[in-house]
Amino acid sequence: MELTLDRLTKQFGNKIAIERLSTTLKPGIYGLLGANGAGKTTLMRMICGVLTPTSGEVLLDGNSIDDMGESYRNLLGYLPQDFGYYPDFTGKEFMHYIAALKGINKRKAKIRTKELLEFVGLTDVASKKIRTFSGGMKQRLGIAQAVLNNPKILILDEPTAGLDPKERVRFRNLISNFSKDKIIILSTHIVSDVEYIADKILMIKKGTLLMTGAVDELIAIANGNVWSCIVPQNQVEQYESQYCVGNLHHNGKNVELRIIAENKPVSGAKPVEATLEDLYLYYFQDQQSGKSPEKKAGGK
Ligand SMILES: Nc1ncnc2c1ncn2[C@@H]1O[C@H](COP(=O)(O)OP(=O)(O)OP(=O)(O)O)[C@@H](O)[C@H]1O
Repeated sequence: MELTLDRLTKQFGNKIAIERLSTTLKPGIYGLLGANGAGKTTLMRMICGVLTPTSGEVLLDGNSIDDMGESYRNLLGYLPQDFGYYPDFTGKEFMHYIAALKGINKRKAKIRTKELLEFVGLTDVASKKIRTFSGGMKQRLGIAQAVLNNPKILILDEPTAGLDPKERVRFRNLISNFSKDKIIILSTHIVSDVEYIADKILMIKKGTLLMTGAVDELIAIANGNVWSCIVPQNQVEQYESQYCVGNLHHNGKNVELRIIAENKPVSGAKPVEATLEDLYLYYFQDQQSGKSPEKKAGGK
C-alpha cells in the first residue's frame, strides 16, 4: 500500500495553506509536526478527501482518491480536530450511530463496539453519557469510532490535545498496538507525542514539507549543535535574543541554558545529545519568538 501526495496545493483566497507538497507514505506511523497554522489540518483534510485540493492530487497505489470514491472512504478512518461528540449519547450509542453512518450492519456494529470500547478502556463507562467523560475518555472514544471500519489509513488530527501526561502515554500505546500494516498519520505540535511512536516525522512549515525522516535521522541533523551552558542570570535575556534557547534551569545565581547553535556559544559550553525537540525549536523558533533562525542546524 502506497499513498502518494503529488504536488498537493490548497489556496484559500490569497492564502496558500499547502504549497506543492509531495511525498509518498507506506504502512507505518507518521508524525505530522508543525506550528499552529503550518497547514496540518488542511493537509489531513485533503488526504481524507473532505477538502478538494486547488491543484495536485492524492493517489492510493497509483489511483486518484477522487476516482476511487467510496472504495477509498471505506479504507479510511478519521478523527477530526473538533469532533462533535453528542453529549447526550452514551459511549455505546455513539459508536452504534457512527457505525450506521459508515454503513456497518447492526450485528457487526455491536460486536465491533464491544471490542473497541474494550480496546480503548471504556467498557466500564460504555453506558454513561458522553457529557460525563473526561477529555482523555472522549479522545479514546474518538479513536474507537475512527477505527470502527478497521481502516487501512488512519488520520488523527491533534489527537492528544487536552490529554494529561498519563492519558498521552496510554494514547501512544493504543496507536502503536493498532498500527500493523496501516498508514497512520497523526498531527501535533507537541514533539514528545510523536517522538516515541512515529516511524517517520513529516515536519511542515508554512505549507511546505521542511524535512522528513526517521526520528533518529532527524536528531542526527541536530547532533553536535546542542549545548549546555551555565550563564549568570542577568545575561539570560542577551543569550535568548542571540540564540535559539531551549530549556532553562535556574540554579542559584546562575542559569543552565540549552542552546541550539552551530558553534560553541560560550567558552565552557558542553555539547549535549540532541533531541527531536531541539531540532523542532530550531526550525520553528521564528514562529515562536518572532525571530528567524540565523543559520540552519543542518541540511534538508
Ligand atoms: N477555510 C479556510 N479559509 C481561509 N483560510 C484558511 C482556512 N482553513 C485554513 N486556513 C488558513 O490556512 C493556514 C493553515 O491552516 P491549518 O488549519 O491547516 O493549520 P494547522 O497546522 O492545522 O494549524 P493548527 O495547529 O492551529 O490547527 C492558516 O493560515 C489558516 O488560517
